[in-house]
Amino acid sequence: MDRNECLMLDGRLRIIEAFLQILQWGSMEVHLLIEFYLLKKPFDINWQIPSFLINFFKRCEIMDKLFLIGFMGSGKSTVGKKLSLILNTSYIDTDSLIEETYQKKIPAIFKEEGENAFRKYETDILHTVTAEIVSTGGGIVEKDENVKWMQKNGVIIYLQSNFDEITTRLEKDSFRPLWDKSLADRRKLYIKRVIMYEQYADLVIDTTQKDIEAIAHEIIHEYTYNYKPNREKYRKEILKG
Ligand SMILES: Nc1ncnc2c1ncn2[C@@H]1O[C@H](COP(=O)(O)OP(=O)(O)OP(=O)(O)O)[C@@H](O)[C@H]1O
Ligand SMILES: O=C(O)C1=C[C@@H](O)[C@@H](O)[C@H](O)C1
Ligand SMILES: [Mg+2]
Repeated sequence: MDRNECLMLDGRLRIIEAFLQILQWGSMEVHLLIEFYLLKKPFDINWQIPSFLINFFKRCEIMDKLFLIGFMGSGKSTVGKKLSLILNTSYIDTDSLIEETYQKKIPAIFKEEGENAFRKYETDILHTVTAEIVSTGGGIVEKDENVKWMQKNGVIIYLQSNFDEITTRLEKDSFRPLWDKSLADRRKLYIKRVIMYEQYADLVIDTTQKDIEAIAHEIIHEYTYNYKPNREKYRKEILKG
């Protein structure tokens, strides 16, 4: 789709939205449509507007990449995988990709090369991801350039969990070098990180006492209803050609 075609469609979309608002019944239907699109379910309501909008979303690639951030054990990998199955979209976990690419387990990278080397790998890998759903490592927010990259390329979703629940979830874990510490150090890291996740999140999902499937559906719901796509961002991208 060329730039003019896209801008023209964007203009038409705005007019339709304004029209729907005047009628005061539009927002629900439009949201419904977006949710249907995200779920990639066939939908058989006989509407002209939805099919037109579906094409618009698809052709302008308006669905963002979803980056899951959060502390170790918040469920980024587990929920990310589930989300990609529900949405039938591509998925990648940056930690797994690091291990595959460098042919080394994360604890071994930390032990033999140090945390700085791991952080460099993490940044390099993040810049290569093409999947639509991305589970990141708990420390992805440690580097500004990672955050900027995620902000530019998608939506940042913070999976929130309290310290006690994380502790329960990771009770038997020995694969996370930064969790393999004293209680005081774990807490210190948690407090430091939580501030960063909150600061950078476009959406926050509380995962406490919720199962994986419920969390995945909540993400879809929040993204659909409570996240406003930054159309200006897309317009700029389109204008760049
Ligand atoms: N909502 C949940 N309820 C119960 N258990 C959970 C939940 N989310 C994750 N877990 C469990 O916690 C453990 C860690 O989850 P997961 O590996 O998805 O975390 P993560 O956020 O990817 O951590 P890391 O930052 O280290 O990659 C797993 O055993 C997983 O099954
Ligand atoms: O919180 C962190 O810094 C980390 C979390 C894991 O996902 C891994 O990326 C690694 O163990 C470091
Ligand atoms: Mg993970």
